[in-house]
Amino acid sequence: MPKIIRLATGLIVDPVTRRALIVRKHSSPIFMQAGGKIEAGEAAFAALQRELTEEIGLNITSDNATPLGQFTAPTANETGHQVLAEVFYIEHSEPVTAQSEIAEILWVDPASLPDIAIAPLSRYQLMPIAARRLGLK
Ligand SMILES: Nc1nc2c([nH]c(=O)n2[C@H]2C[C@H](O)[C@@H](COP(=O)(O)OP(=O)(O)OP(=O)(O)O)O2)c(=O)[nH]1
Repeated sequence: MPKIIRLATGLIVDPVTRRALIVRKHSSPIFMQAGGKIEAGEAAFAALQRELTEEIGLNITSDNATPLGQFTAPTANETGHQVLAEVFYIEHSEPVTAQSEIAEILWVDPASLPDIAIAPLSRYQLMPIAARRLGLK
């Protein structure tokens, strides 16, 4: 049976440099959106607040995060499963710092991605949205 993983993720962009943020955990070779699983009984926005603080030390409020809705994509790490992600668009121009579970943070040009492993949700759905919103496409 295909598994569905419910996620809350941030599409974090810097409008000044026109770059979008992707992260890589120590546990994975693949870059993806910052965020993570929504716990039982937890609201999507609360899950994202928790995950962004844990992963990159970023504290968001509902004033600086705009809901973009739900997106589905194949999972990054396991074949045959899907993620169902609640995505929030966040403009942020200050430095962020990788916290313990994050191995690497990258600010990428969403219209011209580097030649690295990037999760399907990011590569095919969210980076194109970032590119359009930043006027790159
Ligand atoms: N955060 C995030 N996770 C993603 C994306 N795309 C994607 O397939 N995933 C997958 C990777 C993980 O299997 C899961 C996210 O779970 P998580 O952030 O709680 O990370 P985890 O793997 O450390 O959790 P766990 O399985 O060890 O409990 O969703 C994405 O863009 N962002």
